[in-house]
Amino acid sequence: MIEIDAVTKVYGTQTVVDAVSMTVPSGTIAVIVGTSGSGKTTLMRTINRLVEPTSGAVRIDGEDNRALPAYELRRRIGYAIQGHGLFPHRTVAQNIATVPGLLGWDQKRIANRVDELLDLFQLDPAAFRERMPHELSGGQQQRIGVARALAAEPNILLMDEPYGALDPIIRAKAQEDLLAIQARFGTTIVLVTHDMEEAIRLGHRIAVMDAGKLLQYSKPADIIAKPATPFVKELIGAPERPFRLLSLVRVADLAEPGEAAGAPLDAGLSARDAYAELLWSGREAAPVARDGAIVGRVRLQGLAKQAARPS
Ligand SMILES: Nc1ncnc2c1ncn2[C@@H]1O[C@H](COP(=O)(O)OP(=O)(O)OP(=O)(O)O)[C@@H](O)[C@H]1O
Repeated sequence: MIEIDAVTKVYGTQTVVDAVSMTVPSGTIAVIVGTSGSGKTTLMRTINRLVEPTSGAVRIDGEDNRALPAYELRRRIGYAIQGHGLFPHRTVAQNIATVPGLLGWDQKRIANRVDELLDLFQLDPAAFRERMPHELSGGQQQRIGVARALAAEPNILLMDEPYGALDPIIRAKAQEDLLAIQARFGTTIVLVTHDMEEAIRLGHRIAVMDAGKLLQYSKPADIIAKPATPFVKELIGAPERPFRLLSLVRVADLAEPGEAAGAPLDAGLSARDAYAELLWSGREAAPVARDGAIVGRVRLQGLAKQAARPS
């Protein structure tokens, strides 16, 4: 658990983070969103002490994060940034091995961990281990950046606009991968983005910042349905609200008994994508399939109900 307790950061005369308090429960993803310059990165960096607060405190599992030397704290907290920050003159394996090496892991354990992470990110270890960063695509570099952040099995992972530079298809894949990794390892993740779509897709909770202040910190459904201020409402984009609600649920959650004609929709598809598919194919309903077997159907009407403002 990460507890940010009344954290303020002042640079000169500017209060960049203004008395922010929020708690990130263990094993959940908190996404910090807001306009440029609202203090998102500064706030996140107080967790691993790349920024020292002017006042307030950060506790990790109940312990003040100043109890450890900063370098030791940072080895325990994964950190992935936009542009991935890979060391250009080190191989993929050496990049991933950075923190395990600092922690004194033996060579065999490090080599096993490197291969395990490459496998996890669907990069063939034999083909990628010895490559240099410039021999990778942007999406591959990004995956290595996250693999490096996860190398020493941290309980906490901080991510600063990790997908900002990726094209929409690779970005969606990277987001799916992150959710799978988070579910597998139970990592507590804090992610900064300016993209509300990404926040809703990834966050168990969303923190909205403006001018250093935390305006709202709630579950995505509450941010959408009950924005705390006009600014939060604007950031969500009022016309997008029904579709954002749909993107929070999967077809599996809405499947009902019954039959329907045409190509089935996968149970893991978001309700938003299912809605688009039904509109596009001009159908009132579609079968729902899980692992190739039909498990029911989903109807346009049911999806529309899901998109309505919660009472
Ligand atoms: N080391 C520093 N010294 C002085 N001012 C700083 C420093 N770091 C950040 N700032 C200022 O603090 C404000 C918040 O910066 P921060 O990077 O936290 O915002 P952000 O919300 O992450 O923005 P972006 O989305 O553009 O990255 C900005 O006005 C920035 O210029």
